[in-house]
Amino acid sequence: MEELKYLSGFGSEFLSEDPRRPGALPVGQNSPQQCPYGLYAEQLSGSAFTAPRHDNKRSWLYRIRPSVVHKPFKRTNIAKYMTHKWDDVEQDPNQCRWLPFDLPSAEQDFVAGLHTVCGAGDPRARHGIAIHVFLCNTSMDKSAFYSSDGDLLIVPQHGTLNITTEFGKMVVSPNEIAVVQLGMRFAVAVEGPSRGYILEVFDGHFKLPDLGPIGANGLANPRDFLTPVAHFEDKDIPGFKILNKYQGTIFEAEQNHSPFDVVAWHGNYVPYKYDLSKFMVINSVSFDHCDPSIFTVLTCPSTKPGVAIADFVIFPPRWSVQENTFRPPYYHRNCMSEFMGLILGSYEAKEGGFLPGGASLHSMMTPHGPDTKCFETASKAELVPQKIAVGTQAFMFESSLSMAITKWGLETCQKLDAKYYECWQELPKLFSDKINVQN
Ligand SMILES: O=C(O)Cc1cc(O)ccc1O
Ligand SMILES: [Fe+2]
Repeated sequence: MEELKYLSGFGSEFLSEDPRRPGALPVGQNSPQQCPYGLYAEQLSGSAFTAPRHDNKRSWLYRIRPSVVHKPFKRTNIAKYMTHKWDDVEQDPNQCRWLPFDLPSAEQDFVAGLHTVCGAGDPRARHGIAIHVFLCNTSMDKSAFYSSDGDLLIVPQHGTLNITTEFGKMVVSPNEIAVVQLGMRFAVAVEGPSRGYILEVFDGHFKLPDLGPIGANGLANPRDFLTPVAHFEDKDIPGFKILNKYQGTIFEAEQNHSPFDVVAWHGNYVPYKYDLSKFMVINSVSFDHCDPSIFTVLTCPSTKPGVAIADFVIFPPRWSVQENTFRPPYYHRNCMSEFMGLILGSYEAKEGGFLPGGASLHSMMTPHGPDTKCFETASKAELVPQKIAVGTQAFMFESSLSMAITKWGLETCQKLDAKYYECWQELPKLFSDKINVQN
């Protein structure tokens, strides 16, 4: 397969022309009376026209036909487990853990394979999130998808995704992520059974976290974000379907041509991918366990300073060197909701039960932390420098919203582990009248 080219940078102003039509980008203006090669100019706005300059996002696409050339949208039943109905089942605050979600046995593509696990809020109010898993085994055929509800942060766990977008193509494998922002059309081709997680945010776009005293470099570095280069297909395809997730339902509209007909584009509103192994890890080199915010790859901020609608956090391979410290995650209760997934290997706080392709949810203020075995081992371990999480990648979608689990997540998927709570029940009472109990 051809090696794809990408543009490197985060939030940059990019420009890209398919080399088969040099000069396709108008020079010095966006809307000439006639565009080169008879192309149509179309602006894709990802922010209000009047958003302040540092938040203003838009791209100009020069395409064979404008996107408006389609028949009316009709409601569909595609993706019958994709939902924003948060009140379908009664909620409770229990710790939840799901065994790996089943790959489909019948043919299912990426859109049909969207299953919502949990979420909160409402795309109409442009406030909230939805967490989906995708479970598929066939490529999208004669169809393209876009969400009018939110930006999609896609985390493949099993199988490589070949994503064709209006901006060009990207290949995204497990331990990489892709972000396809509000309104961007894309199609997913798979190479076999494929599974992964999606964080959809209704409020706004993902940003790199501020680095504060860390300085100018570190965590996810801007140059490691890769955006596709322009690539067009000039194809008449009768019955091509544009699938639109709109207010939580999937609509379809027919058109007779490929929407991947953008010959050139420029702008700062683009899809991108990122290889999680490029993350520069910062941590304590003296004592104590840092909060996991040090592992934030991307954040979708709320309007409250420092509070995220959702953070995407990873737990990468790293050295653990803290002295006189209980090194695994601490026991805690959090005013944020923590949804976790596992891409590869195992997670230090729970070596058993939390498996690749599965998930956990620790809801707002619900206590959680290391299981009994982890506590017993780590509270007695010799504190030599240790490379931890080798060959693993756990991640967390952490949200300031209190989430509801869907009926599919609670019942239909049949993956909820009713015995999860048992992993903490054997934690011993160690209280004593001696000050040093354990050694
Ligand atoms: O609950 C979890 O496993 C995630 C997590 C990890 C960590 O190192 C500290 C806090 C936290 O919520
Ligand atoms: Fe936690």
